Amino acid sequence: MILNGRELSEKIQESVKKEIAESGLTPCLATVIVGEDPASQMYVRMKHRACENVGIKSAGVELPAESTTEEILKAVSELNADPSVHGILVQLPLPPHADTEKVIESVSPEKDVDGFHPYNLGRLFSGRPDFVPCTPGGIMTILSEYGINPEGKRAVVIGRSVDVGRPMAALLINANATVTVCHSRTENLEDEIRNADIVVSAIGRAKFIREEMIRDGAVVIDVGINQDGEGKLCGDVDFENVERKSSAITPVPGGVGPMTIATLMQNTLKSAKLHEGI
Ligand SMILES: Nc1nc(=O)c2c([nH]1)NC[C@@H]1CN(c3ccc(C(=O)N[C@@H](CCC(=O)O)C(=O)O)cc3)C=[N+]21
Repeated sequence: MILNGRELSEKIQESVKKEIAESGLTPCLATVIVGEDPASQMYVRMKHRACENVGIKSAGVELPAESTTEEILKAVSELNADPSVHGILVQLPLPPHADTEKVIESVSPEKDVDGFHPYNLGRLFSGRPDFVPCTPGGIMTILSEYGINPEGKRAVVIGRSVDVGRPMAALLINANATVTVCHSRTENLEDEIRNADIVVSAIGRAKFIREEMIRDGAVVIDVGINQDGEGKLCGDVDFENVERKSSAITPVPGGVGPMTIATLMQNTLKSAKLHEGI
């Protein structure tokens, strides 16, 4: 079974749109982008487009690549103080000279629709999440929508980043899975993957996951954003071959990516409701 993230994202955006129209709220998402990386610019454009589609106002702050950490902090603090802004998203990665942790920690936790602030990560880790990071949150939604319950299952998460691997592991623990987190120093990675009922791959290497690495009937979630030999967008998974052996699999494109955007819309609506006391 192919898990259609594009279709589900559209469905979720429709329901967010309906809820916004009925509530009379005007949620507002502010994005901050530093520099002119074309991939980052494309992602931010996609987020603004989704906002427009569901009835969320969006504001974009664009700072030059050479901005200092202090200048980025100042932009965030103005958005923190602006009562018309409900959600703040600082597009990552920041240029290497900027202090990313400091910037993330400066976003007001009540506006942190990315869920990257240590307060929100702590809430998630304690099993009482407020804002859940959008990519792992979107993955949990796709599992639940397709009736895949992680309870009691062996889940292997490959990658330990703060935006994907770590919150993914926390969400799967909260859903009563037995979770293993693998990374670049893992010994016998293939043995770990072969044991998994659910594999979430955020490695960043094209077609790394091959059919002989996964068990029959595994659920395979591909978070990878890579280019194949011909420069075409592809995931971490050798899709054609792994699909045959899996019971469910997300494609790239059309899988996890659109779910990230759908979850951002849900988080922004949630933030607007919190601010307006609804
Ligand atoms: N503060 C922050 N928050 C993020 O959520 C964040 C970020 N920084 N930095 C970069 C990553 C990446 N990300 C994606 C969102 C949508 C797609 C997506 O919709 N992809 C389409 C394909 C788009 C294409 O054609 O390239 C798909 O998979 O079908 C992918 C990747 C959000 N990120």
